[in-house]
Amino acid sequence: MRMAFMVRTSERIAGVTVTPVAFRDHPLLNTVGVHEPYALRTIVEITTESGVSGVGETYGGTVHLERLRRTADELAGMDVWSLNELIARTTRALGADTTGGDGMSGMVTGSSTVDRVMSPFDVACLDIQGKLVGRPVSDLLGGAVRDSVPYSAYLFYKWAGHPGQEDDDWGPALDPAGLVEQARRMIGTYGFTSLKLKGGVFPPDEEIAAVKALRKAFPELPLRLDPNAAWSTETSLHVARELDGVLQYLEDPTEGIDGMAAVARETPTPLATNMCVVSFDDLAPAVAKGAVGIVLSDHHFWGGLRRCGQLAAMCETFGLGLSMHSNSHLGISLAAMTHLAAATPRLTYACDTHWPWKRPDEDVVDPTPLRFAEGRLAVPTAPGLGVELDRDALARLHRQYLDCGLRDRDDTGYMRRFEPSFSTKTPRW
Ligand SMILES: O=C([O-])C(=O)C[C@H](O)[C@@H](O)C(=O)[O-]
Ligand SMILES: [Mg+2]
Repeated sequence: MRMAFMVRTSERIAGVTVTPVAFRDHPLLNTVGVHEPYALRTIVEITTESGVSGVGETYGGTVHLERLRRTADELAGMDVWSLNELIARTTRALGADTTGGDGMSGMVTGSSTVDRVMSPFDVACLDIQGKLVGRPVSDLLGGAVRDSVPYSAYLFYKWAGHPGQEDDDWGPALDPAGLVEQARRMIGTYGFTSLKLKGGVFPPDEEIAAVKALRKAFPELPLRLDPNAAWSTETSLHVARELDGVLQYLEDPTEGIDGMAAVARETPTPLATNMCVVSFDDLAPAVAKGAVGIVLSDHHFWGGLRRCGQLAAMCETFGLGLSMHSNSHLGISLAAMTHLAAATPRLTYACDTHWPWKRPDEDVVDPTPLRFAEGRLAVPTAPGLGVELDRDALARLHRQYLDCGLRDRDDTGYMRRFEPSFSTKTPRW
């Protein structure tokens, strides 16, 4: 019997639009300062010659935006099925321009520029591929191994509101009681079953007290603390000792692979990172030195969804755990993160997400498919990412970008407007 195979013709890129947007953010504190009133993102939309379109989302700083535009020009005519070519075209577009512009306020500085720039295009091509074959992106990544993805509550110390503005509806969280209240609201709204506290804001003993208060209030929930490398080796070990048996993992207590290795040698608490292992080049030295137990992947700086699959394979090879990092983001990123997490067997920790800090009425997609239940997000099953670009909303958030005046994330500069002597020396404690 003869079998008939249908050979699919190529699907070439006809156009790419790159649109910077801004959405309102809360005054969330971290070790380098405080979030400004708006978070910046860039939305890319790829359209093929046959009129199918797909979307991706990434950082919004000026250097990155200019690189995205340059790369977008280079993509005309590329087949959306040729993702290996995306690396070559991005590399060509960037030329020697490969340093700086990470857009993360100095907290993740060593990631690969090519990986960061190609990521939203990789996501948009996968969105198109999924639409073409009528399958969700998770299927293109090997198939979902879970129907829903667990996320953790991302707790922040915060001011009551942006200075000069009314208090926001979250109110202040500047002590253990405030954080417990914040956690209660997040759990009440989303059902999260693990908690992460962004630390590095107050002296370590205050943050230890906060974690202990969270442990007392939520005895069953895994807890994580992330000071973004604000501590010396000694301080990190002091915190690890005080919280021995309390933390699921301690995230980036101190700076660099050598610093993390020095801490890891002396504590049984697992160490996680999204700061000292941020690119493929970091893996070999981190493994050789035993610096980390868990890598927090992030498709925005690891080169997109397929490259994160490669990272997962390496973590498996070297016995490292895998979790997921998040910055402030919109619904396209949440959908992409969810497909990736669903299709990554090794990703067994609840993922980070800033989602609760975004106002529900601000997004570039209809967030209906992105509903949390019991701290989990059901993996979208519609073709592609499963979210559709709302062009009116995109125009509104682009207008907000033009009007807000912010062009680069600057948590430190914003903090210094209110505390001129604010210092970012490392280690801070
Ligand atoms: O896990 C992390 O290190 C982060 O999420 C970094 C972010 O930049 C976070 O600290 C923030 O937005 O303030
Ligand atoms: Mg972190």
